[in-house]
Amino acid sequence: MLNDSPITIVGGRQLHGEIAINASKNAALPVIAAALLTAEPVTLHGVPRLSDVYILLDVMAALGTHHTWVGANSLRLHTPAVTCVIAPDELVGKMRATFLVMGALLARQGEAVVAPPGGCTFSQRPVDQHLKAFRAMGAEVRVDGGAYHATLRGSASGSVVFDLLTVGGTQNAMLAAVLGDGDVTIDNASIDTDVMCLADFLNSLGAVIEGAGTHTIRIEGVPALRGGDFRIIPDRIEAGTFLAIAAATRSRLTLTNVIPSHLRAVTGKLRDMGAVILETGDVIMIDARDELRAVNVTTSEYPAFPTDVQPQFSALLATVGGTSVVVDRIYPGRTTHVAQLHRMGARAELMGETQIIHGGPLQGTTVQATNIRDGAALVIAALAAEGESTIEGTVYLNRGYERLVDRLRAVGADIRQCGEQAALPFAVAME
Ligand SMILES: CC(=O)N[C@H]1[C@@H](OP(=O)(O)OP(=O)(O)OC[C@H]2O[C@@H](n3ccc(=O)[nH]c3=O)[C@H](O)[C@@H]2O)O[C@H](CO)[C@@H](O)[C@@H]1O
Ligand SMILES: C=C(OP(=O)(O)O)C(=O)O
Repeated sequence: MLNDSPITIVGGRQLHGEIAINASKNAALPVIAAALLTAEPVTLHGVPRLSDVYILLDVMAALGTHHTWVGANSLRLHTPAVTCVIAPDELVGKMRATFLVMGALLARQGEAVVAPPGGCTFSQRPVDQHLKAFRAMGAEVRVDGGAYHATLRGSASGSVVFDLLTVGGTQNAMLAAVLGDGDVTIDNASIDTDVMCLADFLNSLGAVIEGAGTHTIRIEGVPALRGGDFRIIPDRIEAGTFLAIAAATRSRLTLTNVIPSHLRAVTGKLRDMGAVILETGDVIMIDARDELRAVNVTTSEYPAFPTDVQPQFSALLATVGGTSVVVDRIYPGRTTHVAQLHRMGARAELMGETQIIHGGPLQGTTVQATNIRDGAALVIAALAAEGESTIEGTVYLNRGYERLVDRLRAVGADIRQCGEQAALPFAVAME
């Protein structure tokens, strides 16, 4: 369905024009999982056509959710009854966000069996905080046959205090807490945009969640959620990737369908580098045609610089004269792109897990993506490099970037893919 063939790019071309940013993958996935909570149909607008979305839909189909695409990016979900509380291991093992069905199943059925999730493996990614939250609100959790078995008698209630800021942990706790007649307080909650999006969705169905976007979230259980319509927020990570593309190719690009306040850490860093950024409403214009300066980047939890844009910025900084230091405090081991950038002539070293990047010209060659954002970093490096590059492992790009080849070509990139992007299925009825 999605084209996994290698992508070939002839670099060194300046780009120009407008790119419409898609809705956020990482905001859409928890909202899709949340559809397990209600027996009424929900229609989501702006759902990106990505492999992660398809995998989560497969997991939910096994649990009782019917889905229908009712437009290019509109998805109707209906879970009249949960028919199974065991998430299929082989699908859960494919990506991280599948673990979010655990909170929703616990809330709706009082029982869930979910294996440890898969996903990008650039660092240890435990789920201890998710399990701690379920236990703090009254669930029993045990490990059996390689999967977590959780049961909740009565309603979720109690106080959850996370040891660290976790986006998925906060979302899973919210999902587990919304139904019933108990109250749950979550302290040291993530204030990530994707947590706020999930709270907005749940509240639109009748949940009572206060404080999302602050470090204390209070949830008052309700007997049931209704159905409804909801639009997913724009993807700040996709926008950050296109901003890095504009800067690496020393181009002027206009991004539409963005929320500029979600991107302040990224646009601030680009301004520090010397790029001109103009923001009006839901539009960001970047002009990076003048000389850029090296900067240091340290990732941290939202609203700080996002880990999911770190590899892309490392690729950008590899094209900028001077020395930049890049540290990822969320996933210190998220450095798989460095060896591939080396193959393109980048003078980037790892001192422990700190990237020291001495920017300069890059040369095209064949490189291999091993995860979603190192793939994006390699596209950026290839667009900036002299000559032709081939990027293998595009299966990872299909996790996070819808119609990337077409959209880059539309702004002047010399980019092609064997077989090109297959036409997307439209209105595939599953109900
Ligand atoms: C599908 C999705 O939305 N994925 C995003 C989500 O992942 P995800 O929700 O998995 O990331 P978390 O915010 O939970 O992880 C933050 C940090 O906490 C640690 N941790 C997390 C949970 C836990 O139980 N124990 C624990 O130690 C993680 O290893 C990591 O170092 O947020 C990350 C951080 O912005 C992003 O990189 C991912 O793209
Ligand atoms: C790491 C990412 O996703 P996941 O958490 O699903 O692995 C990402 O979107 O960059």
